[in-house]
Amino acid sequence: MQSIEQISHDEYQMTADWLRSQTKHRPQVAIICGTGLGMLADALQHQESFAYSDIPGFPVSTVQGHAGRLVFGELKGRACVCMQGRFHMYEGYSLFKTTFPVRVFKLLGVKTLIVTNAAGGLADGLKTGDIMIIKDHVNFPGLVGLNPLSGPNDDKFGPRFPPMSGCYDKDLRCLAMDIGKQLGVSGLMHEGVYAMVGGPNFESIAEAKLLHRLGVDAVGMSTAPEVIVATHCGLRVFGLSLITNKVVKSYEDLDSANHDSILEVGQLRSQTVQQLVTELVSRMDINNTTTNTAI
Ligand SMILES: O=P(O)(O)O[C@@H]1C[C@H](O)[C@@H](CO)O1
Ligand code: HPA
Repeated sequence: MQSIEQISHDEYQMTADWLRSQTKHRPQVAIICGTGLGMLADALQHQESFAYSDIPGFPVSTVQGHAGRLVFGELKGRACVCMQGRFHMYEGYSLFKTTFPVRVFKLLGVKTLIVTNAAGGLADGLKTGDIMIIKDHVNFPGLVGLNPLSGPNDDKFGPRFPPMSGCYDKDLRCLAMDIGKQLGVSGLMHEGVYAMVGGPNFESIAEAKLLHRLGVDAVGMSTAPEVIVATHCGLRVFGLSLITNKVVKSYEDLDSANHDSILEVGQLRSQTVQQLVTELVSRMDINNTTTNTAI
């Protein structure tokens, strides 16, 4: 079990208040950039950014490919905030810390969370460089009790037992597929199930075979806790995985995953992912219709 060093409501509020005092931006959409996808923030206009190390209460990024900056700005006139770098459990952070920004975004007035990640493809139809719209997830750490909602429930954010069925908004998933067609990249686009494992090692072949048999399409080391916390507090969620490598599932395959080539694939697809996210933000119904009105 993780130690329950929970974060109080006042601490989230303090960070949100500090950010409000530092910027005039009032974001409605928050975007978390996955490994190698930090360039998503480059598309923001009228930028104002803050190093995580300067933001009270924020953890700092320790992973190559995660710059560690919070960038406020606009995508086609829509107010956004972008995390150039996320926090992972394997960095030694508690799940409360890895998901800290999500509740701060809620307090800032954000309605929709867009999560992106680099992931290894398990499904036979997924190739390196493909984009998988996340339809659902398997939160492996959560299945053994490592959950960002463990400990006393903060009713101001949401209910004790939040449902996770439908946590990846269907309308946004459909919209993203349509946008993919219009951008001429529908050949790259799929929908599938993402599984979070703890990392930091990549999967053994036996683990890869197990995940594949269980129906997992892509595997990574993040995202699910952020989505759980976002869903708990009533944020609408959209998620995508950039398939940065094929997970090795055969003892005959001499290939192996490595962080540098994962970063390269992020670079290769940066423009496409940026266009997709920009169009999605500009065309989404900005008023989240979720009925959870916590906070
Ligand atoms: O932050 P994400 O989930 O995109 O990062 C993935 C998982 C590991 O942090 C890293 C491995 O290269 O990429
Ligand atoms: O193959 C992978 N496994 C786990 N996490 C990952 N993140 C990118 N690729 C992978």
